[in-house]
Amino acid sequence: MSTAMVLSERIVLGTMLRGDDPGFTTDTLGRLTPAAFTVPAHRTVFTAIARTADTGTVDLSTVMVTLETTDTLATVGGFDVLAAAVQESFTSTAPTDHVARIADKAAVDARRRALQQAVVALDDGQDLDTNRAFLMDALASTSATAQLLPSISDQVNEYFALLDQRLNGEVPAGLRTGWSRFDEITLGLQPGSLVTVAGRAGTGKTVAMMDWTRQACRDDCGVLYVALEMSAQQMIERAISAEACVELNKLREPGCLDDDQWDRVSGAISTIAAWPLFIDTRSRTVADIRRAATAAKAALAESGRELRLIVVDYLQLLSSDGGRGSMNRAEEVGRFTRGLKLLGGELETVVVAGSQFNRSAADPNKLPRLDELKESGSIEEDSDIVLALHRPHAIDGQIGMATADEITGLILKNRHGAAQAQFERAWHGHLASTDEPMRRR
Ligand SMILES: Nc1ncnc2c1ncn2[C@@H]1O[C@H](COP(=O)(O)OP(=O)(O)OP(=O)(O)O)[C@@H](O)[C@H]1O
Repeated sequence: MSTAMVLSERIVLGTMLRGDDPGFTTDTLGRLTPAAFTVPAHRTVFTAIARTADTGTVDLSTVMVTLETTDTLATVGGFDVLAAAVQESFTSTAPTDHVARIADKAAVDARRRALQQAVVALDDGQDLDTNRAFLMDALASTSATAQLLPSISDQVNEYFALLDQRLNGEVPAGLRTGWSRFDEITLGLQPGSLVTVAGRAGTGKTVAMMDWTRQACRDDCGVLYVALEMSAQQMIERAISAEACVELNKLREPGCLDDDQWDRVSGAISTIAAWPLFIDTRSRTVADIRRAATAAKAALAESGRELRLIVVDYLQLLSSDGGRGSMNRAEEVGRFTRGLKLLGGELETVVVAGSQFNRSAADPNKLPRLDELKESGSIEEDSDIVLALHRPHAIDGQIGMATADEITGLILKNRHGAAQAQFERAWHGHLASTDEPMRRR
């Protein structure tokens, strides 16, 4: 590892950490990858810069927050090392030259590896024509142009492989919510997607998200439920009521349960205790959720399961690390949605976030619209699916298009499919659940 190269890496990272030249940061993130850096700590800092850039401004303090979030600040040497890189960056008047040096070195290394692989393949008896094609592909993929621009033929081939798997039924199905009409429209929720469940206060967002959580658990899919306004005991009480079909009120008053109901409640308790579910009532920020999700993923992996769903109940109750600072509320909510979308993508998990509509925005008897989403257009932009729930009776007993025991779902946005589809569910508020419309309990 050459000292000059290590210095170039520090200057490039330091210039980005200064935060006074966002154009340089964007260009550098587009030109280099973490693997281009020779020092492991530099790779970690570069990754943290890229992650920070996805959600907002890059500078020393924001990158330090990202490193803290991923528990890697100490690994890279802490504040002193980052501040030294910033100082060192002032010694160069042409940081782009250092970027070019790092990119060239990475391209040379990649080409060397490709040549070595071709020689090994020849030694292993690969025929000359195959080896020639293999070598041409490898060399093309190490050219500077190829690093910047992905090849359409590679992408088409990747799609073809995916299509093949899909048609052969080898691709894992999307996550089922158990809401049959919704599942038919979405074909199951895909990993990495952000789904917003929006509704006016008291409409039934928690009930809906608990329905989906129960279905996921029944399908043996791991769930992290971040409850920002309810206790774990309240959540469990609702789950028991729904699973056992015993009214919530009967679980709250003495002497209300007959023998049959008591049996059902004990059965539900045993079932729920075995679910791959974590109810997190401590997280308050996206960084907290990231930590909890990483821990949940690791814990589930021990029993051979995957974290398939993170539920955030609900978005407007999240707060920012270190306060909002100079951000307005819309910018702050935008950070939450981008952070959650990013988290879902990284962990390859569905993220479902509850969100409130503005109470005053429109007539509560009418179906909600996207522009009523409270506080931020970013919810609409970042979400793959926005499902609005409508239950006119939730608000002052007003009568709308649904009857008192119905809740309407309206898909306001669907990035990968048809939107504006509408369906009804049977509403069982007393059992903290919903059901197919034909089934009444
Ligand atoms: N014991 C009960 N019996 C009947 N209905 C109930 C009972 N408890 C709650 N509900 C119904 O459930 C609704 C609340 O559902 P839920 O908590 O899912 O709404 P939400 O949209 O998440 O509310 P918020 O906006 O306050 O978070 C209440 O408006 C009420 O109609």
